[in-house]
Amino acid sequence: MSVSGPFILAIDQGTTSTRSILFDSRLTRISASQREIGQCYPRPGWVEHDADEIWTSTLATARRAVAQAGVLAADIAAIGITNQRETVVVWDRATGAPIHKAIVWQDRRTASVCEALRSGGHEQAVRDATGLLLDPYFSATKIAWLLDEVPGARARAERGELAFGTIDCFLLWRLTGGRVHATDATNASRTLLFDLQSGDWNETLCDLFRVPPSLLPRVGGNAEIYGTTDRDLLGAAIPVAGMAGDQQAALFGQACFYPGMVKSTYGTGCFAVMNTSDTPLRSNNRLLTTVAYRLGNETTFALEGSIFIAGAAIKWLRDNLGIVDSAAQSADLAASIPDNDGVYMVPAFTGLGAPHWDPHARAALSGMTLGTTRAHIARAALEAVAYQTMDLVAAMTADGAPAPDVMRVDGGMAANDWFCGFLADMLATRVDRPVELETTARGAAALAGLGVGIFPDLAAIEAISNFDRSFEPGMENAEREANAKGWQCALAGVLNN
Ligand SMILES: Nc1ncnc2c1ncn2[C@@H]1O[C@H](COP(=O)(O)OP(=O)(O)O)[C@@H](O)[C@H]1O
Ligand SMILES: O=P(O)(O)OC[C@H](O)CO
Repeated sequence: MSVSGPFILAIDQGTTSTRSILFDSRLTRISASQREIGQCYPRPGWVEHDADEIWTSTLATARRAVAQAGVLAADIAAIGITNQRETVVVWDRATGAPIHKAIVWQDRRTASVCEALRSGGHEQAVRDATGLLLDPYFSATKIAWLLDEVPGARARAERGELAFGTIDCFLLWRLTGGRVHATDATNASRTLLFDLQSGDWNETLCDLFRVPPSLLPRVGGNAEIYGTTDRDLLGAAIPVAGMAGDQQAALFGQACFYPGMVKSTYGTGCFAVMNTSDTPLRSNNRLLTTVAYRLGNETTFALEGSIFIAGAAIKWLRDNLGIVDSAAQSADLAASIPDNDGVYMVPAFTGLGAPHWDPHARAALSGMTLGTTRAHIARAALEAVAYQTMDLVAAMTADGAPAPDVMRVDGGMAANDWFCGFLADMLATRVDRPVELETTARGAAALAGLGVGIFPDLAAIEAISNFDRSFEPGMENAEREANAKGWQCALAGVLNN
C-alpha cells in the first residue's frame, strides 16, 4: 500500500529507550524505530544518562523511521517531541556540550536537600506555587547539585555561559543547531521552579533552590512552532511544532480533552493523569497538580498519581526470578488459578510513589503457603499494579475529582488482557484500550499536527481516536472488597509512616 503525506514524526525519548514513530495525517503509524539507552548507576540511588547518547539515539531512530517508511523528508510537515520528564541536562551554550551526565528523574541523590527544605518549613509554599512536593524526583535540586559539584559550574552559570533543559529542551537545542532554547509548560511544571498561576518561572523559587534564572529556557505552549531542524540532520528543515512531557502527551494522545477524563500509562512505572479543566485542583492526598497542556494562552491542568513500578515488576519476574519466559506469559499464569489465595506483592522495589511517597519502603511478598506456586506470584505482581491504580483513583476522588466512568489505558503492559480485565474489576469501571498503545508518541504527533494546522482543533483529533477493546467490570462487590482489604494489609506491612 502506498502512503501519502503530510507525515508527522514523533520522537519519544523515554527512560529506557528512544523511539521515533512516523504517523500519517490520521495518526496511523507508518514506521517506527527504537534504540535502548544505557543506564548508569554510579552509586546506590543515583541514576544517570549520557545526554550525547540520548541525542545520537534520537537522530539514529528518526533517520531510520524516515528511511523505513521510504518517504521524503520534505513530506514531513512537523516533528513532535515527548520525553521522560524531570531529567536534568546542563550544557555549555557556546559548544552545546553537557557539563555532566544527565541526572535522571529516578535519582535520589538530593533527598537530604529536600529533607532540609522541608525541615526549614518551605514545603507548603513550594506546594502552593508549583503543585508538587519536596521530593528529589523533580528537577530543581538536581540542577543545584550540578552547579555545586561540577568544578566552576556555578560561576559559569552566573556569567550566563550555561543552559539548563529537560530532555525536550536539550533535543530542541540540538535539532535546531543551538538556535532555540525553549521548553514547554508541561515539562516546566515538573521542575519545582514553575509557578502554576503565572504560567512562568518563579524567581522566589529560583532563589530558594539556588538556580540562576539565566540558565532557564523560554516556556512555550504544547502546539506551536518552536523552530526548524537543521537541514543536514534529516534532509529538510522540519518545524518542531509540538512538545510535551510523556505522561501529558499520553493524556493528549488518548484524547482526554474534557474535565474528569483520565488515562493510566503502564510502562516501567504507571502514571495516572486526570484532566481537571482550566483551574488547578490542589490535592490534599499527596497527588501532583500539574499542567496537562497549554494551547495558545489557555492552560488545562491535571491531577497526577505516579507509581514507580508497574511493568518493571513483570520484568523482575522474568529477569530475576525466571518464573515467566515473557512478560505476556504472566497473563496465562494469572488466569490458571481461580483466585490469589491470599498472596499479595507490594512492588516497592524503589520505595513507593503516590499517594504514599515513602522512599524507604521495600518490596514484599506476603500470604504464601506451601501451596503457593509461580502462578500466584505472577498473579500477585499483576494484581498489585491494579490495586495501586485503585489507590490513585481513590485519592483523586477524595480530592474532589469526579469518579471516572472510564479508564483509558496504554503502555506496554496494557497489552495484557488479564490485567486490563482485573483493573476494570477493581476500579468497578470500564477500561478502554486504544488501537495504538504508543499513545505517548501519538500525543506528540497530535500536538505537532495541531501546531502546523494539520488538525484545526481538538475535535479533529478526537474524531480519529480508535479503540481496540473495552473491558467491563464483572466482579462481585464482596470479592472486590476482600481483595482490596488483603492489599491494604500487605501495604501496611511495608510502609514506614
Ligand atoms: N503482556 C504484558 N504483560 C505484562 N507486562 C508487560 C507485557 N508486555 C510488556 N510488559 C511490561 O511493560 C513494560 C514495557 O512497556 P513500555 O511501554 O515499553 O515501557 P517504557 O516506555 O517505560 O520502557 C516492561 O516493563 C514489561 O515488563
Ligand atoms: O520514560 P517513562 O515512560 O518511564 O516516563 C518517565 C516519566 O516521565 C517520569 O516522570
